Amino acid sequence: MFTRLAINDVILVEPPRFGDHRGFFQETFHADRYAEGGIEGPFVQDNHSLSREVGVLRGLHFQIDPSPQGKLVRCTAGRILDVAVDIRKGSPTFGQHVKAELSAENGHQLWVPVGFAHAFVTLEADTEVQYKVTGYYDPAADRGLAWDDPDLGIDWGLGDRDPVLSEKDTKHPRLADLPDYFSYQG
Ligand SMILES: Cc1cn([C@H]2C[C@H](O)[C@@H](COP(=O)(O)OP(=O)(O)O[C@H]3O[C@@H](C)C(=O)[C@@H](O)[C@H]3O)O2)c(=O)[nH]c1=O
Repeated sequence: MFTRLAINDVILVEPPRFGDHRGFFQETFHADRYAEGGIEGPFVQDNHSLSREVGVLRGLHFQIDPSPQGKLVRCTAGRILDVAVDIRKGSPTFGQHVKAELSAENGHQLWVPVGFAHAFVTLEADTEVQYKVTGYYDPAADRGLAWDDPDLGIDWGLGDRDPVLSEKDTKHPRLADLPDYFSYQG
């Protein structure tokens, strides 16, 4: 159920679903079991966003001290490509990223720890994303990283099409210009 990805602090969660003639039942969070799986709360805020179009790209986002956030992300309508970029100074995988496809259909979740920039792009219209976070929203601590920084080399699967972005997400710095916000703990 918990799979560490190529950057092994990022964890893909595949919670079991119990299907019957009515539909399915699934536990989407269980404090003890998730802690055993390597996902450390406590979570203090739940978020929910709707993106109308295919190709809406939100990110790359993170919060710095004193309000860093680990994020447990899932998709409850439609489908996303979810991306986590390691921005921990001194990390052997600094600047590298991992991706996972999360959908209402597969019910998978991605654990994005503190020290990672996070973003997703929608692969279907009317996509809803819900995520738990370990720190409160703090606009003063809110930071971003350029989604199209060539040093990151992220293939968003957009082909020739331009993503739909917020104004804020057109202005983030590149990795090379980011201060050392996080250090690798080993
Ligand atoms: C993130 C957030 C935003 N807001 C407000 C601020 C603004 O008016 C409006 C939209 O905010 P944003 O444009 O930052 O929303 P969005 O671009 O969806 O930001 C989110 O992107 C994904 C990828 C993440 O990882 C999240 O942590 C968060 O940064 O919602 C809150 O009130 N609480 C929150 O926790």
